Amino acid sequence: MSLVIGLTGGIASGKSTVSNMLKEMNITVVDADVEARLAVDKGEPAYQKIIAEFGQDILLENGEIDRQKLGAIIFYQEEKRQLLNQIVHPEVRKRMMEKIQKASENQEEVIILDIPLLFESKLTFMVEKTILVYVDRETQLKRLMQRNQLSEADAQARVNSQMPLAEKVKLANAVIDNNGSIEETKKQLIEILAGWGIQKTYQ
Ligand SMILES: Nc1ncnc2c1ncn2[C@@H]1O[C@H](COP(=O)(O)OP(=O)(O)OP(=O)(O)O)[C@@H](O)[C@H]1O
Repeated sequence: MSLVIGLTGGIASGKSTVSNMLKEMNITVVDADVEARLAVDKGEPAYQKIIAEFGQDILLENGEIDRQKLGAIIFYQEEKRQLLNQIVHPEVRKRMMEKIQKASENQEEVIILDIPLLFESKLTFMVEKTILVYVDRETQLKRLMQRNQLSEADAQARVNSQMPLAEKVKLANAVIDNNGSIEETKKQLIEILAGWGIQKTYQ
C-alpha cells in the first residue's frame, strides 16, 4: 500500500506551493477540488442527480452544469448546500479511493490527497498522515491581499470565515511553517517525508 498523506492549509497559506513541490518530486497529488469538478461533468452519476434536485435551470447552453449558478444557490441556502454535498462528496471520495488504489498497484511509495477542507469535512479517515501548511495571520493576510488584489477588510473577512490555522495545527501530524522562504518550506517538506520513510529529492 502507498502511504496516503493528506495535505491541507487555509486560504493563501501555501498549499498549492507545497503541492507543486510534491509534483516536482514525481509524487502523485490528487486535488480534491479538481475531482469535485470532474465528478459533476456531463455523464457522471452526480450530474443526473444534481439536475433531478436543482432542475434544468442550472445548466449552461452546452449542457454542462453552470457552477456559478449552482454556487449562488448554495451560498444563500444552507439546506441546498448540504443536498449538493450529499450528492458530490461520495463521488469525490470514490474518485480519490480509485486514485489511491491505482498508486498502490503502481507500487508508488506515497500518494498525496490535497484537500482544502480536510479537517472540516472529516475526511481524515481516508489518510494515514496529515500535513498542514501553516502561516501566521499577518503573512496570510498580506499574501492573500497581494495574490487576489483584495483590501485588508476583504482579506480579513475571508480568513475569518475559515477554521483558524492555529486550530488546524493541533489536528495535523506535521506542520510546515511557510512564513519563511520557499527554500525553507521545501526543506521542511523533505524532512517531514524523510521522517515517514519517504526519501525524495528533486529530480
Ligand atoms: N514561502 C513563500 N514565500 C513567499 N510567497 C509565498 C510563499 N508561499 C506561498 N507564497 C505566495 O502566497 C500566495 C498563496 O500561496 P498558494 O497559492 O500556494 O496558497 P494556497 O494555500 O494554495 O491558497 P488557496 O487555497 O487560497 O488557493 C501565492 O501568491 C504564493 O505565490
